[in-house]
Amino acid sequence: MTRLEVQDVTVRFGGVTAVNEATISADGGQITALIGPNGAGKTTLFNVITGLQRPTAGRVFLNGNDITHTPTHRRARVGVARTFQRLEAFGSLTVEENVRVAADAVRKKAGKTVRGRQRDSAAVTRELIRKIGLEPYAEVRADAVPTGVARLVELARALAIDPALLLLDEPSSGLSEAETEAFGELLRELAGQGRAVVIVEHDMALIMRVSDRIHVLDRGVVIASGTPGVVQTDPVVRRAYLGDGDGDGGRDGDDHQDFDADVAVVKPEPLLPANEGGWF
Ligand SMILES: Nc1ncnc2c1ncn2[C@@H]1O[C@H](COP(=O)(O)OP(=O)(O)OP(=O)(O)O)[C@@H](O)[C@H]1O
Repeated sequence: MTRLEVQDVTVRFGGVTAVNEATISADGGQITALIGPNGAGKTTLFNVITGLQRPTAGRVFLNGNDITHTPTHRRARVGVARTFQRLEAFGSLTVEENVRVAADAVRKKAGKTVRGRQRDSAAVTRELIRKIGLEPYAEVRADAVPTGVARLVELARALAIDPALLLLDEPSSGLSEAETEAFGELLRELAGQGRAVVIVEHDMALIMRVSDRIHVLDRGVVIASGTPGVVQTDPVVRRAYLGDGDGDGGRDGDDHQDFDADVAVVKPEPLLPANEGGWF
């Protein structure tokens, strides 16, 4: 069954339509990317999925259950975890304590920690610290680690609730090339465990390498959905990133940079354009 379904979601902020009738989905066992130029509505859509933003219209389903009006903390309990573009870890706690707090939070019921679960969360914390490669930083305060490491702390905190749906907002920013490579492997492993991993990311080389499926947002509208090979060669998508070919260039130089990242183009499948008429 489709793990996440976002159906016809619109978000308006006064006169600004940040997301416009967007429909996307994500399956367990797969990495799904949400890409688009700056201001396309990616973070707003993440906020709708996690419950931080109420949609003006549309619905969100997790495992077929309508969670559109489910509060954020309850979505976490049913397996939705997320990292943020800005770092959220508690600076005065160590890396290990940060992960432990997250592990404890989901293992507490009605304010009480069950003894067995307490041991659980210590073991879960140790395992995550090891798995994510944070052992050298376990005793270091979170505000004293490099940005790339802090992003991995965020990831470990998100994983502490053993999420069925993991949403990652710009997780590779601050990582070196080698770290990004390793991070891609880790993402594949996390998806391989059956999770649905949804990633917003500007590093197009990483996206093209690890994603099973990509949804492209532009000005709030999903303009294309498909495999990396299909999306990368789609003319509507290329216009959104690179400009309309009349010499005025793309709207965003950073997004533009990596878009032609060398990828093995996979078997073509029919493109599923969400706006048949085209937006440009
Ligand atoms: N709380 C808000 N109030 C008003 N406008 C908002 C609000 N949040 C987002 N917007 C607007 O909605 C649009 C989409 O923003 P959003 O941050 O979702 O885009 P994004 O694709 O995540 O961009 P980026 O890649 O730069 O992070 C932008 O025009 C933004 O200015």
